[in-house]
Amino acid sequence: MTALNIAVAGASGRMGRMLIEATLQDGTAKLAAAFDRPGSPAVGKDAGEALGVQTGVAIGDQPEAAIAQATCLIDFTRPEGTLEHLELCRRHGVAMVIGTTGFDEAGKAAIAAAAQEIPVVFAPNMAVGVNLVFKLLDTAARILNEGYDIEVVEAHHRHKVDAPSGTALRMGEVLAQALGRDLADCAVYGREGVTGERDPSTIGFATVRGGDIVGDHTVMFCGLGERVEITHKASSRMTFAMGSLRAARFLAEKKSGLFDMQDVLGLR
Ligand SMILES: NC(=O)C1=CN([C@@H]2O[C@H](COP(=O)(O)OP(=O)(O)OC[C@H]3O[C@@H](n4cnc5c(N)ncnc54)[C@H](OP(=O)(O)O)[C@@H]3O)[C@@H](O)[C@H]2O)C=CC1
Ligand SMILES: O=C(O)C1=N[C@H](C(=O)O)C[C@H](O)C1
Repeated sequence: MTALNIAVAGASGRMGRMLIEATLQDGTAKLAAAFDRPGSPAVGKDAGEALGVQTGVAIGDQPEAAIAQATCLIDFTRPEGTLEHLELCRRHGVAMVIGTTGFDEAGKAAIAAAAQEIPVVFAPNMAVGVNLVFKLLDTAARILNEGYDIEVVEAHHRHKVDAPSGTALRMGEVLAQALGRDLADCAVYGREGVTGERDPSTIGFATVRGGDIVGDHTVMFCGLGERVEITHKASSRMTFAMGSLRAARFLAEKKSGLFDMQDVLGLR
């Protein structure tokens, strides 16, 4: 089996801490390096300090040095950070699991270009259950393809900076594709004022931000006399971290290519 030497970007972030814990618990993976932004109070501390364990791996502030020690970088940071790390992974031939959301089209294109040289899993949600929901949504949209208004509602913690969530947008893409629509043409992001009646060809999005909500997504198919709702609720970030390690293991056998969790889980 190929060695799984994991580097974690954004080591002191909500997902970074969870990824370090999951890697330390995993019997087949090794924490090779962890890093944060220069000036972060976490720099210089042991990567296990927040968990009360000594790992011998200090959190660094030099992404290139960290990446050079790894076979796979797991990155849940911000688009601008992820794109810098992507270039370093390409330079060092290191695989990458990207969980960061909020990329623009140019960022997505840069990821696709790098994936011609290194293997990349890029997915807005690493939870197995959410990836099952994508399949359920495809089926539901094909069956409820007329007479049902579709609305995507997501709720996240107060610190989340992008909206709608990457997962909600992917749900929209799955729904639009199943219905033969283009999401760019039919998405409605929030409503205010005198909006007029609902256009049946649209897919609506609503965003809730508050407290410590880990991540809830509901898709409503609203017909006359009935409503179908498909909901996923994450209650721990460990589900995303475990999925990320599964993705890293999947990449260990790959030379290059752009994949998502549907590929990792064999759901294509
Ligand atoms: N795909 C999935 O399954 C999931 C995806 N996410 C996504 O992961 C991302 C991170 O979420 P979360 O952990 O909650 O966020 P946090 O803000 O808690 O953590 C982000 C980490 O990245 C660092 N960072 C920020 N900007 C940069 C940069 N430009 N370069 C390098 N590092 C940077 C932060 O450092 P500092 O503190 O110094 O700013 C911090 O350590 C988000 O995009 C979120 O949507 C989250 C959960 C699941
Ligand atoms: O920022 C988060 O926390 C999450 N972000 C992801 C997204 O934008 O879809 C996934 C998850 O819901 C948590």
